[in-house]
Parts: sequence; C-alpha cells; structure tokens
Amino acid sequence: MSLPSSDLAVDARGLVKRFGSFTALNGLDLQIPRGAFYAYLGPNGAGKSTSLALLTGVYGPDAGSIQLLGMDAVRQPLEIKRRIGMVPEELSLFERLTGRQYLTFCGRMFGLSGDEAAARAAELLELTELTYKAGSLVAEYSKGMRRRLAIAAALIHAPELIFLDEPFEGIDVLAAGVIRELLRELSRRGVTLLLTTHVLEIADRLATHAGIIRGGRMLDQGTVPELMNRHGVSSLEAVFEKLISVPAARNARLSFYGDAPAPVVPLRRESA
Ligand SMILES: Nc1ncnc2c1ncn2[C@@H]1O[C@H](COP(=O)(O)OP(=O)(O)OP(=O)(O)O)[C@@H](O)[C@H]1O
Repeated sequence: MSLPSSDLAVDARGLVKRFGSFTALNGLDLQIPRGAFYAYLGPNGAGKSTSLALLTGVYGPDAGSIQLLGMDAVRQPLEIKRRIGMVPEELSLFERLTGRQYLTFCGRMFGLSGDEAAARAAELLELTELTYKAGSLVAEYSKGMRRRLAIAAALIHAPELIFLDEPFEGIDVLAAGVIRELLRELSRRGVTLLLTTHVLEIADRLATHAGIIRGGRMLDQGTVPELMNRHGVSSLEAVFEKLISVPAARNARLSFYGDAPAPVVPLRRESA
C-alpha cells in the first residue's frame, strides 16, 4: 500500500519488540488507510496483541516508528490517546462500580461534563443492550456482558480510531450480531477500525482491508479484493490458509489410543 502518510490512520514501520532474548515483533509494517475496517489476522502467538500494545502506547517499541492519525506516538502520546479507543483482549474493569458508573467514569476521564458523560453512557448501554444491567456491579456481569461494556467504554469519547482485540470472544450469537451492527455503523461514519479475530468468517463479513502476520512479520496486507486477487482465492479465510502453512500438529498421532478406528455405536431410539 503506497498511500501518503496523511491518508493513513495507522502508519507503523519496522516495529521491533523483544521480551528478553525473544523477538515478538521483527520489523513489522502496518498501514491502515483512514476509514478502513482492517482485519488483523494471524495464528496464536503471531504478535497481534503485542503490536496493539505498541500502537496504543502500553509500551514502546525497541525499534521502528508509529504514526497514528498523523501524529507521532513518541512526541504526541496524550493527544493520540484522546482520539483513539481500545478494547483489550484481557479486560480489567472496575468491579465495584455499576456498569453505568463505570461508563460515566470513563467519560469523565476523557474530559466530558457529568451530564454529557451520563447521556453518552445511557446511549451506549442501550446500543450494547446492557440497559437492564446498568445498575448492577461490574463484578456481577457475565463474560459477554463485560466484553460489551468494554466496547461501550472504548466509544465514550467518540474516538476516530478504534483497536479491538478479539471483541467477539465469549459473546453469544445474538450479542455478536449487536456488536457487528455497531461496528458496521461506526465504519459507515468514517471511524477507522482494527479488529483482531480468529473467527475468519467475521473478518470476511466486516473487513474492507486486512493484514496477515506470523512470527512478528507482516506477510501481506491490502484491501480484501486485492488480497483475494493476489492469492487467487475468493475469501479472506482462503487467503489466510494460503499464507499460514498447515501446523505440524495436524499430522501428529494420538498413539496411545491405538490405530484401529472404533466402531460407531448407533443411537438407540426408545420405543414408545
Ligand atoms: N510479556 C511477555 N513476555 C514474554 N513473551 C511475551 C510477552 N507477551 C507476548 N509474548 C510472546 O510474544 C509472542 C506474541 O504474542 P502475542 O500475544 O502478541 O500474540 P497474538 O498474535 O496476540 O496471539 P493470540 O492469537 O494467541 O492472542 C508470543 O510468542 C508470546 O509468547
């Protein structure tokens, strides 16, 4: 992708991140045009969460540069934080607040007035179908409710760029539909979204752009039609399968169960 930097919401070049002697990111390039819905894909341990931690300023890179919304991550970290939102994979919410209090608190942290924070909290609770739980402590929320509350919290300051790390994890089918619609609506409004997911069907349904990483390196990225053309396939899922080789585990044996296939015992139907 050779867009000028001003057209990019995310422009990260040559990112390196080491943990001790292990190199998690090894010269990663990541470019996301403004307004794109970018599916960030890769197998377990590829480096997706680590790159998001770098992009959102959780920690700094050992090498490389990061520009977000035209701003430099090192020189303008606070200005960037005001304009981005993040839903991390591991959620740490304030358990002793109610859902409504938590969202209002997040809004106040971003400088909204009390009234504005309360009004936005009410709207977001409605959008994420949590109004009925608004007065309950976060500690009492189920996993899926917590995920939806975290998404609502990430939106309270109307960010222009949102990072979502596995937002569909632990979400039931109905709630997933609600989240999908919400993300589509944000995308329609010009918000740039980066989504990591292992559910490639979701990526296929939502993404305009995608990047596939493995071993801390970008294997390929571009618009979804570009990627499908380049790899001669008709879905993101197939692009992913072409780029990521079959893991050795698929050929592994479960030797201690023996090799003979077990006979299938037909289910007995109770006669009335
Ligand atoms: N704090 C850490 N200390 C040591 N190694 C780490 C640390 N964080 C991540 N890693 C390693 O860096 C690599 C990339 O991890 P990361 O969590 O970014 O992968 P991921 O693509 O998000 O994986 P998943 O899909 O399983 O969530 C992995 O090998 C992981 O073990």
